[in-house]
Amino acid sequence: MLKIAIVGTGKMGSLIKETAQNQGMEVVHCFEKGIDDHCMDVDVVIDFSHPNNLASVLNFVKTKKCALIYGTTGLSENQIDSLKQVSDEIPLFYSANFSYGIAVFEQILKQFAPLLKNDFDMEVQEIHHNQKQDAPSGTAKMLVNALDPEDEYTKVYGRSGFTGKRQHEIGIHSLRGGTVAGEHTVYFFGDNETLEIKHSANSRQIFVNGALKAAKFVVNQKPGLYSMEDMM
Ligand SMILES: NC(=O)C1=CN([C@@H]2O[C@H](COP(=O)(O)OP(=O)(O)OC[C@H]3O[C@@H](n4cnc5c(N)ncnc54)[C@H](OP(=O)(O)O)[C@@H]3O)[C@@H](O)[C@H]2O)C=CC1
Ligand SMILES: O=C(O)C1=N[C@H](C(=O)O)C[C@H](O)C1
Repeated sequence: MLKIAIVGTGKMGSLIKETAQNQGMEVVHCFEKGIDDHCMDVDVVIDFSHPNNLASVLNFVKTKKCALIYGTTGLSENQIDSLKQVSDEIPLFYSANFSYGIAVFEQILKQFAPLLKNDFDMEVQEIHHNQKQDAPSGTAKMLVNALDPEDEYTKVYGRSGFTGKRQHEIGIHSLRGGTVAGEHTVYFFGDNETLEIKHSANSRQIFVNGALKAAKFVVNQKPGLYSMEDMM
């Protein structure tokens, strides 16, 4: 039986706990803020909380040599670097969006944006509930990187190294209101024509299902950095 520890007891953390238990996983502990119990026996830590908890989570997974599913957004560049470094020591599964639809969206953009980027202006819009703490969303930054790997967000989200100093050229527009679970739209504005691709999350369950699938996947992997692409 997979033993998991959850960091974050909010909207995501509580749904992960409920779903994991329904799927027969053992939820060893749920931490509201950081991990302070180094005596736990755990296979995977799942963090959907706040960037302030990162240091204690990294300290824990390095000590225990257990896998980490990391979904918290709003990290600084230094925090992202230190998160990625831990993948030298443990299996790390990191994504700003654990839904299957956004994983496919990302692949569509990587394939088709090169056909559009010279003649079309590209803009990203994201809409989220009024409780969301960070803006722009982690997903919006990830989609910008898929549109243009040389955009400044590559430095943060790209898989390969960043060397250039280009200005950020793709606009990201953030709206906050009500209970929207997450909407991302990419617009391609051309001369007298507009193409748009949109993903709507109707429930947080899609992120939770993706994160738990990732937990089952990553626990059997060697140390390294894994993403939704590896699971498709
Ligand atoms: N990758 C993905 O697919 C997804 C990622 N997310 C991300 O997951 C994270 C959590 O989202 P959600 O569950 O909706 O958020 P909630 O606000 O519902 O829960 C956040 C959790 O983090 C804790 N927390 C809040 N502020 C701090 C702080 N300053 N220091 C330490 N802990 C803190 C909260 O504790 P308390 O309640 O006591 O403040 C709570 O346990 C966000 O970064 C969000 O963007 C969300 C959905 C999908
Ligand atoms: O905070 C949220 O709710 C979400 N956050 C993630 C993000 O910042 O991209 C993923 C999803 O859109 C929901």
